[in-house]
Amino acid sequence: MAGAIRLAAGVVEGSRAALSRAITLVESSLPDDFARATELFVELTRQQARRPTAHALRVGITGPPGAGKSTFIEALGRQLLDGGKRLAVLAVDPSSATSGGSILGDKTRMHALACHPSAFVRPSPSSGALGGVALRTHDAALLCEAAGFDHVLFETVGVGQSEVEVANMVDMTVVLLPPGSGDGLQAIKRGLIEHADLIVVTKADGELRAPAAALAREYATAMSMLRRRWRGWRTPVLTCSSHSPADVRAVLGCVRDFHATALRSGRFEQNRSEQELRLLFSAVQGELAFRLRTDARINALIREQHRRIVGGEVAPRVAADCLSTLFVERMRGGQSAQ
Ligand SMILES: Nc1nc2c(ncn2[C@@H]2O[C@H](COP(=O)(O)OP(=O)(O)OP(=O)(O)O)[C@@H](O)[C@H]2O)c(=O)[nH]1
Repeated sequence: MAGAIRLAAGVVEGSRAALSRAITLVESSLPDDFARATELFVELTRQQARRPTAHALRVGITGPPGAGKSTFIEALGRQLLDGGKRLAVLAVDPSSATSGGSILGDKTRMHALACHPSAFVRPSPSSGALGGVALRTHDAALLCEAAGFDHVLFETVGVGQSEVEVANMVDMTVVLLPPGSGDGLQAIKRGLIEHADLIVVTKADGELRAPAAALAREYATAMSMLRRRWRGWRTPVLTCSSHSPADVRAVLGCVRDFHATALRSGRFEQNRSEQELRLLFSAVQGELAFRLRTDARINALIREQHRRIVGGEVAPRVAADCLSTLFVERMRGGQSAQ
């Protein structure tokens, strides 16, 4: 527990080394670290109660490979930092569990951000952490907030499930789309923009300026025909060159506008509350599954039922029902004994 107290104090004081260690802890796949991470959050809550921290704005930045995400995050990040904000960038890569890849890990991009004293850039976690991508990323965001970062950006490659996962843990989703890929409104077909609160057509400079504007017009027309994201917000479509400070400022203005509108309408709190409920359910499922797998007595019961299934004495669904009922009854018994 002494370790958790020290680490929590380091995070709350804004030590980047402590923050890095804490994030490594929540990403760890070792059962002991899982318990230590839980202790850390108990301690963080205790320490923060004395010094409450404001919620950071969590923004997901997604888009197909090569859309210009890192370049854009670096440009946007610089403007936030110039405005006196503190910024954390977390890479989320659900695919890393299967590919072993890391979307920021091997990149030297975002160099200016990584070196800035008010910024914190974290590559995607290694695969195999307990608790799933959603929980560990949410934990990492909470740690960044506890460390005083008021903006947390999540970078993810929009190639399937990842952007949905990210949309489920952020306040705002920004989808970046490159011009000139010749595939028109592909992003709509691929469901990429379903969760978009803002669409940005990137690389709007030089010879790509005109195709970027044309693609933005197509998306603007398409978006005007789609249902509003929520009452009070229709997803805007902007063009942006990350090399143009004015373009990046316009995107930042739109992010601020979204934030203010969401706060005013109550949508911000409602969205967070729904996310936390979903997260709680999936975290409990994950933890129960882990305990089932690792508890010797429960394992013995499962093996006994397995033997009966193999011996043809019982069907799997009947055995599962029997075990589940037993666990629930034991849990109830445990409750009444307390
Ligand atoms: N002309 C122009 N090129 C850009 C702009 N933004 C990014 N690029 C270029 O587009 C290429 C891809 O940019 P990245 O920022 O690496 O894109 P990404 O989406 O992070 O790429 P992945 O990590 O592979 O998914 C690089 O060669 C950038 O230099 C821009 O605003 N204008």
